[in-house]
Amino acid sequence: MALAAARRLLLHAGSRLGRREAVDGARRFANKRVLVETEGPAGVAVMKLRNPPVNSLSLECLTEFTISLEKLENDKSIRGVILTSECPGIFSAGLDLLEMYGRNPAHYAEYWKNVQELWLRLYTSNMILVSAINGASPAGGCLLALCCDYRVMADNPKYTIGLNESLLGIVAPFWFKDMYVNTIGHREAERALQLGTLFSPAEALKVGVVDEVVPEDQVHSKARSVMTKWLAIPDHSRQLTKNMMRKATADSLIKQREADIQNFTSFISKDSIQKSLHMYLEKLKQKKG
Ligand SMILES: CCCCC/C=C\C/C=C\C=C\CC(=O)SCCNC(=O)CCNC(=O)[C@H](O)C(C)(C)COP(=O)(O)OP(=O)(O)OC[C@H]1O[C@@H](n2cnc3c(N)ncnc32)[C@H](O)[C@@H]1OP(=O)(O)O
Repeated sequence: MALAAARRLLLHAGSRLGRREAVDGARRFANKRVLVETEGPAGVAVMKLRNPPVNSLSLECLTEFTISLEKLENDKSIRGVILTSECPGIFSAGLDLLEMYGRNPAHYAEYWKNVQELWLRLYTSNMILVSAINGASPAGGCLLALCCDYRVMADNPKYTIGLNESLLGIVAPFWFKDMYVNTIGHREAERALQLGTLFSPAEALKVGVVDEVVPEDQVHSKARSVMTKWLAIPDHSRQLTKNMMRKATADSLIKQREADIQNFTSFISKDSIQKSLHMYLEKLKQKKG
């Protein structure tokens, strides 16, 4: 409830928590975890996730992300968004494991509702979305990239991308799966989902998880040049086409949002699943020491 109130305040009362400033004709607004810079005449915004250390999608981060997108969507001068990260070497570590571990069912339900909301807003956005994947992009990080119309990834073998949920002992929800199938086809998705494959940039390109791999220092310039190409297409025809391609996938979640929240909540609350998440978190800790 508190988050919903914060969201209304941010969205409608201007930027009490956020900031808006003009710099050389460019505009920027920032919440704590999302920075948006817009370039006047081009109608393009660059949205940078900045939730260190790994851009995990905490409830706060999801909320700020959704609000920022909503603001851009409502700004008729903005036609395209480049989605990227301000955290070195990490695009996004995906959903925040600490939102799904050791909490109560009401929290899980609230969290999942916000995950759904961000996904629906991103996946069905009328704007052109290009991701500049400048770091690791597992699970929910990959999901963000898959929502985009075009994916450019940095050519660094340390960075991997994919839906690795099965490695955590959890299951990718059907709408994650649907988007994966839409992107890389049924056979590749079936294999990658079962194995929880995290693809190197070269592998991701081969299988179609990303559209282009470029040297790390060219990710942003390439994303911009891709955006320029997409901006040349009339918005109305591109938007109608995008809607035609994505509507069925989005609708299948819209039709069963509440049931999906119940499924998630009961699944994630299971002792066996909590145990798997505990082990995975321990593994992440041990990796350090
Ligand atoms: C049948 C019905 C089904 C219904 C549906 C049910 C369920 C679906 C459920 C959920 C779907 C979830 C999708 C997800 O997104 S789950 C998240 C998956 N993410 C990962 O696996 C990434 C894990 N992280 C990493 O691999 C590495 O951290 C990374 C490569 C991103 C970065 O490595 P680096 O070495 O730089 O940093 P670390 O030292 O590993 O991490 C620093 C710090 O951050 C913590 N952390 C990492 N990832 C997460 C995360 N996703 N959430 C929360 N915290 C994270 C890590 O533990 C370290 O913490 P600390 O030790 O410094 O305290």
